[in-house]
Amino acid sequence: MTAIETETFLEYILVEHRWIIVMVALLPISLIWKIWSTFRNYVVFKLNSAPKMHIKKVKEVQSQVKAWLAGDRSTRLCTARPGWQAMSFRQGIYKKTFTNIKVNLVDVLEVDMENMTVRCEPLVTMGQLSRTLEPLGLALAVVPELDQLTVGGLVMGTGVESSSHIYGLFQHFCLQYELVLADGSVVTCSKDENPDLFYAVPWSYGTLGFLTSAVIKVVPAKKYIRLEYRPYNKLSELSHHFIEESLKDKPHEFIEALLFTKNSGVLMTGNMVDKIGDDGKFNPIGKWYAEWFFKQVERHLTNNRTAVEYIPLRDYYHRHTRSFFWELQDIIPFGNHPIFRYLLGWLMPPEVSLLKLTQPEAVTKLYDKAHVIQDMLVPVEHLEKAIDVFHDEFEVYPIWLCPFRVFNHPGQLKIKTNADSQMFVDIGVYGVPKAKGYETVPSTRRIEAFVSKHDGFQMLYADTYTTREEFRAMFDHTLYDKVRDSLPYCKDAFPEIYGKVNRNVRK
Ligand SMILES: Cc1cc2nc3c(=O)[nH]c(=O)nc-3n(C[C@H](O)[C@H](O)[C@H](O)COP(=O)(O)OP(=O)(O)OC[C@H]3O[C@@H](n4cnc5c(N)ncnc54)[C@H](O)[C@@H]3O)c2cc1C
Ligand SMILES: NC(=O)C1=CN([C@@H]2O[C@H](COP(=O)(O)OP(=O)(O)OC[C@H]3O[C@@H](n4cnc5c(N)ncnc54)[C@H](OP(=O)(O)O)[C@@H]3O)[C@@H](O)[C@H]2O)C=CC1
Ligand SMILES: CC(C)=CCC[C@@H](C)[C@H]1CC[C@@]2(C)C3=C(CC[C@]12C)[C@@]1(C)CC[C@H](O)C(C)(C)[C@@H]1CC3
Repeated sequence: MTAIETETFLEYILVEHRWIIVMVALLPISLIWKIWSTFRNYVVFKLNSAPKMHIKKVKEVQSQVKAWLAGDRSTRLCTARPGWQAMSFRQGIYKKTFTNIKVNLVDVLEVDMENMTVRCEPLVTMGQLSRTLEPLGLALAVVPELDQLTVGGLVMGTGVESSSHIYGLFQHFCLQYELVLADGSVVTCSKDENPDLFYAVPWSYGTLGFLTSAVIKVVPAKKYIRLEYRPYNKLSELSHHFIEESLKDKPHEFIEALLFTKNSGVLMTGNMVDKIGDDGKFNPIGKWYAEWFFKQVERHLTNNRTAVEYIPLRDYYHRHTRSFFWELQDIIPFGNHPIFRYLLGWLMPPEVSLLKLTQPEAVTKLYDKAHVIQDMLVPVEHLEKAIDVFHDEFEVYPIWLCPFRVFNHPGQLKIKTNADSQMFVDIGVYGVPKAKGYETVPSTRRIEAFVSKHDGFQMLYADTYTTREEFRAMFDHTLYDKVRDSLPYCKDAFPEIYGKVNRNVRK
């Protein structure tokens, strides 16, 4: 074999049979990595961690910003967290050219049982937080499902889950932020103190300052979720019941739906309970041998009857983690086979950071060309129409549907109504498009235009192909521009949001 033939063969294996690499190399390395990172995290945690040290650690962030201020300011600033560690889909090339500010703040600072709040540093992960809160009988009002998501990323970006129809997005149950600004000062903001800054921070993607802590609302938690599965074979019916459940005065605590074809899907409604009732079976979906959750949901569609299950709380919160929704089936096609699950299920899922770190160029190109990862947020009344358009442009199933409330607050997410809030639906499309004539950029641009026209928004952890003007029409920049104008050195230190999330910058 010549060198070129070997390279082509390797590329073929990497692209067509990624599972071989994942099985032979990544899963064992993931295991070693998990052991190592648990140890490393423990050491880093012990060295860096002490809630009392918070002020000192914030001063370290300040001194890095002040050092930049004292220099020629020819570069801009971003956090030093490498792209491969982050959950955002693309690695921003700006990490290589901007001055990287280390924000090594990893602690849960305080749980206030009286005011039902928790104060966290930005690198606290959802896994760490749910583990801290569970023994206290508490949970975040909304728990974004992937463990590695951080408070910093969710505040500066956004977070949504199946209780968001009650509590809203991550920004809506954060009560206070502490930030280091471009002039090196520390400020706190809330709805009563520096309100302009407070409302401009969410969706600002680190372009106003560095978050050093956030006060977040918590709610009482119970041991199990009683989950009811309701299958439908007509989109109009599913859509009708989904909207009806979301808009109820006293809705279920959790609402989510999975569409398996354009006309069939399962609506799931859940509530926290302390005891397992006798109207359904106990299903610990988090066990290593358990079938992937979306496959279990699909079976309720095949059975075509309503069913009830009792699921341990943490298993429910992480129900989509073990299969990365349904993304893992493209990487390990037999990952849900019973033999695999019983023998090796405990190794799953492979570490996202390792997958990202070892992703060959050929796979990146394949994902660019023939894979959709998008969450589009549209007012819930347009659900049926949106599914029609998504079907024509992408034809990717399953589709994730999750209702969420947007409160009428100032900021980038401006709703076009005078009411207190408006109900939206997150339409999550992850997979290989089967629609005829699919082409990544034109098809996604048509979807973006549909979303904009219907007063919706695009989640920005994935790619946006909008122009700057279209982006500014989707996200209201009035308050954001005002805040950037008023903060000293802000425009020198940080690009605009578009400059960070736009496809060409985030290559
Ligand atoms: C710098 C740093 C230092 C840290 N130091 C510490 C420390 O010293 N002590 C500490 O306690 N934490 C620490 N943490 C937090 C901790 O390492 C992370 O929270 C951890 O990576 C994830 O915790 P986990 O609860 O998901 O772990 P696990 O429960 O072991 O989860 C492992 C995997 O299984 C999945 N999973 C878990 N439960 C379920 C379920 N029920 N159903 C389906 N899937 C499930 C998860 O998604 C995850 O992929 C630190 C974090 C950082 C960033
Ligand atoms: N269920 C859900 O809601 C899900 C949400 N997501 C998305 O994933 C992203 C979160 O992933 P995660 O890995 O936690 O975050 P990332 O590291 O991807 O960070 C996301 C953005 O937040 C900025 N940021 C993070 N921490 C700070 C800080 N302390 N100060 C200033 N800016 C900061 C980053 O800036 P910089 O570029 O400078 O590093 C970056 O622009 C969010 O965009 C979220 O919407 C993904 C999956 C599911
Ligand atoms: C709002 C909600 C619920 C969003 C869910 C988004 C998930 C489906 C996304 C977040 C991270 C994500 C982009 C990821 C991937 C799939 C889709 C994920 C899991 C994968 C695993 C696809 C395969 C890729 O080679 C690679 C490993 C880089 C990524 C990693 C991140």
